[in-house]
Order: sequence, then structure tokens, then C-alpha cells
Amino acid sequence: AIVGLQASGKTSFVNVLGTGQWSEDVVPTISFNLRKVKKGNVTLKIWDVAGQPKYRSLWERYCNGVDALVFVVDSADKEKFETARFELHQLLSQSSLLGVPLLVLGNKNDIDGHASVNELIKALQLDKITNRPVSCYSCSMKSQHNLDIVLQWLAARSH
Ligand SMILES: Nc1nc2c(ncn2[C@@H]2O[C@H](COP(=O)(O)OP(=O)(O)OP(=O)(O)O)[C@@H](O)[C@H]2O)c(=O)[nH]1
Ligand SMILES: [Mg+2]
Repeated sequence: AIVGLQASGKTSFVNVLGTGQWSEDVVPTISFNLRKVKKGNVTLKIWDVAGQPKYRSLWERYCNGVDALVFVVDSADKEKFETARFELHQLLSQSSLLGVPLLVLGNKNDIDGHASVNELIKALQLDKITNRPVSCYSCSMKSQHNLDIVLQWLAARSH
């Protein structure tokens, strides 16, 4: 399941994974989309969940039972880090999601002044998450930077 605040780039991520192509042409998600992406011999079944405030109460429902959680952050929008931190820890406090591996993506690293991985770890208090494996990568859907290691991370959590 892919969650995170609105406009962080969740749908762009799924689009780039699925088509290999970047497009600016993306609309805010309403509720959720279920997407299937085949990469080599792995088929990813992805819940792309909407990030606007009114949809955030849905996140737990779509995260329940998944092999991995991906939390996408706009690393160039530092004013939203506090809200992102709050929503992430709120989600992880749900007992149904105990132990599920977490990948935090600091997206939009093509934009000047974006936060580094270390800044994200601090701002989102990722060091306080002790009840599951946690990884954090800086990436860009636009330039496709680090998409290869993101895909490797996901493939390693499949069964
Ligand atoms: N510069 C830059 N822009 C990006 C990147 N990824 C996404 N965007 C832009 O960010 C905006 C939001 O992208 P979406 O993929 O719709 O974001 P979302 O997280 O799915 O948003 P919701 O569906 O509302 O939760 C769009 O204008 C994208 O073109 C990136 O890596 N770099
Ligand atoms: Mg979306």
C-alpha cells in the first residue's frame, strides 16, 4: 500500500513503475486505485490511496494485510513534514499494522533545496520506529532517480 500526504507523488510513482514514463499529467486521487504492475517475475499489487485529509482515515483499511507499506513524502515541501510525521506515526500506531515493513520515500529530489535522507529521518522521527524494519530513500519520479533500488526493496518483500 502506498500512502502519504496529497501531492507527494504516490500516483506518479505507480505510473512510472507501470509505464516507465514520467508524465506531469496526473490528477489527485479520489479514494483509492488498485494497480497491478509486473516487473520481471514479480507482480506487485498496489493500493494507491488518496492523501487529502478527508481520505486519510482510509489508509489503515488499505494497509491492513499488505506485505509492505510505502510512505511518500514531498522532500521539497518542508512545511508539510510535521503533518507527514503526525500522519505516519498515527498510522503505525494501529495494531493491525504491527511489524509490517516500512519504506519512506523522500520524493522530488530533482527540486533544489529538497531534504536529504538524514533530514527526513529526523523530521519524521523514523529513529523512533522500533517495531518494524524501516528504510528511507531519496528519489524522484520525474528523473527516476533511485527507482531501481525502490523496486529492489519492494521485490524483496514479495512472496
Ligand atoms: N518535480 C517533481 N514533481 C513531481 C514528482 N513526483 C510527482 N510530482 C508532481 O507532484 C504532483 C502530485 O503528484 P501525484 O502523483 O498526483 O501525487 P499523489 O501523492 O498521488 O496525490 P493524491 O492522489 O492527491 O494523494 C503532480 O503535479 C506531479 O507531477 C517528482 O519526482 N518531481
Ligand atoms: Mg494520487
